[in-house]
Order: sequence, then C-alpha cells, then structure tokens
Amino acid sequence: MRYISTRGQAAELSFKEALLVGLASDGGLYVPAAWPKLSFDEIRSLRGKPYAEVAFSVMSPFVGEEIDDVDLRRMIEEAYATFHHPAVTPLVQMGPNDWLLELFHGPTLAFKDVAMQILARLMDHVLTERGERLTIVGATSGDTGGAALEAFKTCHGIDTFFMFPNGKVSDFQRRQMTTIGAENCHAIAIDGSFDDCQSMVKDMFGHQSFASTVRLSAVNSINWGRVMAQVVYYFTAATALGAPEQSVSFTVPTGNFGDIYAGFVAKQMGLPISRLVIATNENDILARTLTTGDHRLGSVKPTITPSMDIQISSNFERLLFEAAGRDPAAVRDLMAALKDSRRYSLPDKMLRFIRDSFDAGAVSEVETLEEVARIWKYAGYLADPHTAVAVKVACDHAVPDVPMVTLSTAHPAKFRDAVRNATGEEARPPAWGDVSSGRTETVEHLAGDRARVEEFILKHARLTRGSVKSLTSEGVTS
Ligand SMILES: Cc1ncc(COP(=O)(O)O)c(C=O)c1O
Ligand SMILES: N[C@@H](CCOP(=O)(O)O)C(=O)O
Repeated sequence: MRYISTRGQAAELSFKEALLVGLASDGGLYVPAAWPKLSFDEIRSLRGKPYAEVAFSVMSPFVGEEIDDVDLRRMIEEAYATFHHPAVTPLVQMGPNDWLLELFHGPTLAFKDVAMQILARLMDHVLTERGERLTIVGATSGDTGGAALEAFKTCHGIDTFFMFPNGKVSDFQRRQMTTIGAENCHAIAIDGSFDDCQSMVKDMFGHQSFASTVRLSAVNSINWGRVMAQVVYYFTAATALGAPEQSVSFTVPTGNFGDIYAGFVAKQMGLPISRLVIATNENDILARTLTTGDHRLGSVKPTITPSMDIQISSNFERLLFEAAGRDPAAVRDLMAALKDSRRYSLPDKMLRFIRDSFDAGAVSEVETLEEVARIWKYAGYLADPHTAVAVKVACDHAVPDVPMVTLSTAHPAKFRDAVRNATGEEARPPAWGDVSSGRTETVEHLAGDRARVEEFILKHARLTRGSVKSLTSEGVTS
C-alpha cells in the first residue's frame, strides 16, 4: 500500500515510512492511495472472531507485504493481551437497539490504548529492524498523552515528549503522564490550549533543522497508524450486531476527529454503516460546520469533557480530501484560508458529500451533567462525561431498526469530579489502572513558546542529549 498526502506536495510513502514520519512534509496528512475493500463474505466471516483476528484482517491490507504476517499477528496478540477484558472492546446493551462500545479496558482507561498499544509495537519493530531511533513529540488534551507514554515507555529507541494544556486536564489524566517514571518519557505542561500544543507540534515538523536533528515523529492521530488501528472496533461491533446483512450507526464523542474518521474508513472498506454521528461539547465547531457549511474557529472553552476541548480538528482535513474528490489543491486552499482568516466556507458539493455519511449534535455543560445523572438513574451505569455527550446526541439520531452504537471512550474514574457532581457516586478505577496516589509527579512547565519546548527536547532526547545547545533555522550550532 502507498500513502499520499492530503496536500499533494509531499513524497508518496510506503506503510513503514508513513508510520515513522507521522506528518507529511507539506503539512498534510497521509492517507492510503486507494481504499482496500473487504467483500460481503469477508466481513461476515469476521463475526464472532477474537478481537486480534479481526484486527489482523482489517489492518493487514494497510500494511501490505511490508511486515511479515507472523510478526504482525504476534504484535497484535501482544498489544491486545494488555487489555483487561476478553472481548477487548465489549458491547453493552443499553436499550432494545442502543449499545455502548466500551473502549476503555486498556492500560490507561481510554480508547487511545487500542491504537497506541499496537502503534508502539509496530514503530519499535521497524526501528529495531533498521537500527534507527527517533523522537516523538505529541499534544494531548488529556488521554492521548497518558496512553502514548505508557505504550512507548519500554521502546528503547524512542524518546517521547507530550505537551498538555496546564490546568486543563483532569488530575487523573495529569498523573498518568507525570508519574510514568521512565527515562525516555517526558510530560510538559504548557500555558495554553490543546490547539496551541497541537500547532506547536505541526510547526516543529516545519522547522526542518530541529525535525531532522531529533528525527521527529508523531503519534497523534495525524499518524496513519493510529487511525488504522481504530478502524478495527467498528468491524467487531457492527458484525456482532448483524453486519454485513444489517447496517449499523455509530455516534462518536469527537475532538480531533480521529475516532469518527476511523468509522468513515471502515465504511470505505465496505462495512455497512448507516450514519456516523459527530457528538461535540460546547466547542461545537464541527456541529456548526455540518449545519451551516461555515467552518469558523472560535476560542476554546474549558469544559467537563476536557479531552474534547478542541477547535482545530486535525483529521477533518482527511475528510475534506475525500469530500473534494481527493483534490489536494482544494484542501490546500481550505487550509490556507483557515490559517489566514480562521475560517473557510465549504463548497456545496463538499458539504453534501459530508452530510451523506455524517450527522452532528452539540451538548452543553448542563446537559452533559444531566445526561451522566440520567444514565446512572435509569441504567445504573456510570458513564464518563465524554460518553454521556455522545449518548445524548445518539438519542436524537436513533432510528427504528438500525442499531445505534455509541462509543464509550473513557472510564468514568478519569473524570471522577464531574461524575461525582452529576451522580453523587464515586467512580473508582480498577486497581491495575489506578494512578491516583503514591508516585511522585515529574513535569516540565513551559510557556506556550515553541523555541523553549524545542530547547527542552534537545536537552533531554537521547539522540541529542548533551551535544546540541541550540538550532538556527539553517542547522545545528553547538
Ligand atoms: C475520552 C475522549 N473522548 C473523545 C475524544 C475525542 O476523540 P477524537 O479526538 O478522536 O475525536 C477524546 C480525545 O481524543 C477523548 O480522550
Ligand atoms: N483528545 C485527544 C486529543 C488528541 O487526539 P489524537 O487522537 O489526535 O491524539 C487527547 O486526549 O489528547
């Protein structure tokens, strides 16, 4: 499989190259040059299979011949053996046709583990094979950082740095990053929003002397490997509910648009998905875009669903690429408008394309708390607030005879205060995932200034440690 950039001005890459590079050199995101398809019979044959087997069937067309099947199967088995549920991502029935897809049974209690556990193994495998090392720099609104640091802490050829918005993640999320206790893992608190952190990551890729010195890579969902791994649970859930004979809808709490875009990929591969419903909190840019066609950045509002406190949804660019008929020039124009005037207007044709597959809804703070309380009262189920946002939106979009699956993206213990406020109940983490006390926190606190962050990374990345003092725009000075 070859990978192309959504902006059309970067080299076409192999799977392994796309995996290690993360972001394309033209600022775009890598996508497969063509969508692999699974036939009706192939999809039906996935029903009831163990998660790891489905994962192999769904991911191997994206990997192609580049990684030996035996190695790929072994890495998949190992990745999902870290989960604490035999089904890995179990479905829980909430009503006659309503289901929750629990994605939080991995080591850090959020859906990010599903992709991060396999991604770390794949990257480590490729680097070991090549005798190379690299440095990952990422941005997190709370969950990606913990999952990445946990997954990469044993990868000896990789240093991992994660920036998070200072004071804007839950205590539990912060502690997952700051108590990791591994020499190659670093948590950085930034004065700013998640969007500020994410744009620093993207700018670092544009700062070529820095990027090449540290051999920069990314494991946010801008990395194709993340999206690929998230496609799998759409297949396990839909086939369990009757696909391919039965079509299924999904509602997804959305921030960076990675998780729901993985659903779109599953649909491109042939999975009969009726509707993909975007659920947002008050940072509702995507819901507004779907309603009006006007994509307009506002300022980020802190909410009780902090992982979704995002305005610049990276993976929306991948959807725009499809909506524009895979025309990279159209994507470049929209991205330039977003950068220059903080908005763009979607041409009718693109909006129609998006509306063909997607619906959207936004939920206020008050409604989120009420929904957590309602789910507890009527179903006896403690839902995390991100999941509750999606459950509320799902109710508005459910139709008879089509199962509606809502993605439950985090364990409620990660958002204990909000859950307590809504229900009076204490959401306790399982003992194996509890970071709420004990270990000392280590964190670097930096202003939202790319140069300072780069300096910190140069000082601590093992590729450069001790040998590089600063970088010019041309190259390294020591
Ligand atoms: C708990 C939780 N729910 C939902 C989301 C939104 O997912 P995405 O950014 O893939 O849209 C996130 C962050 O990514 C999250 O951590
Ligand atoms: N909500 C996310 C934001 C980053 O998303 P990603 O899927 O692109 O890594 C988080 O928890 O950090």
